[in-house]
Amino acid sequence: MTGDERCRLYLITPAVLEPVAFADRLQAALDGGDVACLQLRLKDVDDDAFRRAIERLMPIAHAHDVPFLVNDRPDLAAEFGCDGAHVGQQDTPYAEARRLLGPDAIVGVTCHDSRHLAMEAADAGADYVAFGAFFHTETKPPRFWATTELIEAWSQVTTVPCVAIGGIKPDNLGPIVQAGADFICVVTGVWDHPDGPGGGVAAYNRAIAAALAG
Ligand SMILES: Cc1ncc(COP(=O)(O)OP(=O)(O)O)c(N)n1
Ligand SMILES: Cc1ncsc1CCOP(=O)(O)O
Ligand SMILES: [Mg+2]
Repeated sequence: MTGDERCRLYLITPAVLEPVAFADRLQAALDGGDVACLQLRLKDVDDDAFRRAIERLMPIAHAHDVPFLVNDRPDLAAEFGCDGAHVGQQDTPYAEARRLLGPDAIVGVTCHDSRHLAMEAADAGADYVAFGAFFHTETKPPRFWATTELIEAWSQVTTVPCVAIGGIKPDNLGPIVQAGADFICVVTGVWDHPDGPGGGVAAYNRAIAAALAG
């Protein structure tokens, strides 16, 4: 997750899943094309369910050479030797996540619409900062709205990669990619894609490539 490759797809799981059944969908998604990173984002589940999901899904990500991050739970990510964690402003603080995971892990931080939060996270050592939401989304009703101007300004002043999230679809990602986003982060656009998750990943990759070429 270096952000060296101009712009890549960052995939987040649905918030509710049954790991055994979902494994086939994940396999299909990752067979569909390039995915820079997978984040396990479960909500309203107990620790055992989180553990079962990590055990079942992380090997599939690794078989595709895709780093596996855990949302909200750097403690569980450390317990299972995951590649890293994503933390929000109301979650485990970045410094504690880093302490739990060690210097080599990937730790990303939600920064909403704020260059100030992003500067703080980057100065503290975050591997990426995440801006959003860009568009309406039912996945997490937005409280903040990020802009392509923020992405552009961020890309001009720092080399710390930035992730764009929130309502991003193949047909609206062009300006975000062209503004300099390093990663396009997606939940429903892949899992609810009419051609299945593999078709969804392929569609995002085509759209990113077209935006970079345009
Ligand atoms: C890559 C990425 N960006 C933002 C988020 C949102 O994190 P947070 O604000 O903590 O909200 P929840 O996802 O925990 O509901 C994310 N998970 N990943
Ligand atoms: C987790 C999260 N954080 C900000 S928007 C969002 C949801 C993104 O999901 P989708 O790609 O389905 O809009
Ligand atoms: Mg969170």
